[in-house]
Amino acid sequence: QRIADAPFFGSFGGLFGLCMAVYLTYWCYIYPFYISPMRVIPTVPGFPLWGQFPTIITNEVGVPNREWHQTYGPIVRYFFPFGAERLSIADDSALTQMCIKNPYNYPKPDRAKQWMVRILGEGVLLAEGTPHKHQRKALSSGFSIQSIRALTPIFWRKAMLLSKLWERDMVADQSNTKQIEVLEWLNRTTLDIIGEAGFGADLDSLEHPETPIREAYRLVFAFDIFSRVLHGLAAFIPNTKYLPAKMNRDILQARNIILSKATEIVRQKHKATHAKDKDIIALIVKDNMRLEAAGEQTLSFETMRDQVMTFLGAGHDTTATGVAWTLHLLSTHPEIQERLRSEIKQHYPYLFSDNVYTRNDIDRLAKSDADHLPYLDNVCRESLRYIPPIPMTVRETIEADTLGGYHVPAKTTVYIHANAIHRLPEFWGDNANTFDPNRWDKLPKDHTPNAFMTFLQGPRGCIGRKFAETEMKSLVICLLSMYRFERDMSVEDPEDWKMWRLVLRPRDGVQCKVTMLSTEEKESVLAKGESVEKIEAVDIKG
Ligand code: HEM
Repeated sequence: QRIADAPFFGSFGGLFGLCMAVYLTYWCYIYPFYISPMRVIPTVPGFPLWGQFPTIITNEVGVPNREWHQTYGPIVRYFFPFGAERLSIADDSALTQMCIKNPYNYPKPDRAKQWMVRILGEGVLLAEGTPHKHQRKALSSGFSIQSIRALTPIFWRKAMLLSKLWERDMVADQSNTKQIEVLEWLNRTTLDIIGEAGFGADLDSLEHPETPIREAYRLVFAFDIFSRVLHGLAAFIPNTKYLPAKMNRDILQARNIILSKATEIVRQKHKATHAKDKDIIALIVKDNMRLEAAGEQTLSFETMRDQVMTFLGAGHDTTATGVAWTLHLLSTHPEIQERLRSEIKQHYPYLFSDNVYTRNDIDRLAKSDADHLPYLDNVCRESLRYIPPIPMTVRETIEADTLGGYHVPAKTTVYIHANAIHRLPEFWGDNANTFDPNRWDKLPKDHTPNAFMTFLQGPRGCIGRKFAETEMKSLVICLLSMYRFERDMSVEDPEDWKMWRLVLRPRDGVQCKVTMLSTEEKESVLAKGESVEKIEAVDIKG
């Protein structure tokens, strides 16, 4: 009390209070409402001192934006604490400007990269400008349609292994039904797929769940309350990463595991890449050697290692979450599941055989093309629309630009919320909030690709899109040909507990009641479809 009463502290405190009052009045009232060039943009009502932050952190990511866009228009301004202006964009022409016409003016802000870089490395996902263009070009051969086709036997093999492991567990339990948390299994499956298809490495996490690399990603995506708070704080206070907190220790431990695995993979590739190797990194190493011989710029060892970290991180959790949500949606829409199974049976009758050799014919599967199943295509796209695994992305303008007719100054933070855009009636009609795979057959002629932002668009869009779509289809085909999925009513609806950490996943995973199809059920599916002969003829022609 004596210290506070001392004249120095009294006057210092008073001065500090006065400065704060002036600062806050200016930045939280005068600037946003009377000076900011963005004051003409429709603004979500609220007091800029704390802005819409309480609404944002207490709701599923993107859900408040759905309402704002419907109420105030396709471009809205809102506030983060202390008057920080933010834009949310759902305007077709503005999305084209950001993603396609002028993408390099919209890098990811440094604060958004900070925690990602520790886990994903400085690969193509986090590179900007010219280094990004250079890396993207160097990676394109690895992600071409032909390269992905060559990798499909791996997708099928791992999908088969997953379905066999579930069968093994059911046989051990002497039951044909089991409650399964499918997301964890799918995470391991897609991790093994990216390991083999991406780098020719057998990570084997499906059969060995405790393998360190899988454990590393479990640590990164832990959802305990303290990690969530610290993660939120990191957006404002960059140095939270130095706090001696469990989340920071876990991320450091995870980073070390991922980094050393990526280093081992790239070393191995540099030592021995064979002409017949088809994995993505082998193609890139071969391309690098060719460029080196021609005296052109190549990717350094560190850049290659960081690409491996990027593919590991960006390429497995995303697809696993997409497939897990799809299985959940099929479990809550049994009629859609039945129709899809029927289509699968029409194209892959041998998958419904009780004979394991007929079913596990990977060569035959690899010759088929999962893109020839229109309803499967609709179901996967609709699931990725309804719950986009990456629900939003954030950008910051380098230079001033015009979005949807509004002047947007340099250094403005701009959000694209797929989880909002995908539910707007302007793009998807009155049933935007319904899971309806049929919508894809009757999209209006003027439907814009920007209404589907699951993979973003343009040169910063997902390079692994074709990889992910093919992988997703292989998994759904394999699993549905062997199992029926029902909602496990003993657990809360996973849709009520979506949490966001890079990927939008259910807090407790996706728990399903999984039942092995009986021989009679498999036969009855066929009865609903066309004859096997007719379908096989289509397949061969295809
Ligand atoms: C359903 C699965 C997937 C979804 C929903 C998805 C979504 C996305 C999105 C939204 C972006 C842009 C992120 C941003 O800039 O903020 C992105 C970028 C990227 N994705 Fe995917 N992705 C999926 C699967 C994959 C797979 C399987 C791979 C690799 C095999 C992959 C590799 C990448 C890479 C390298 C980038 C960075 C591209 C660049 O900036 O040039 N993704 N993805």
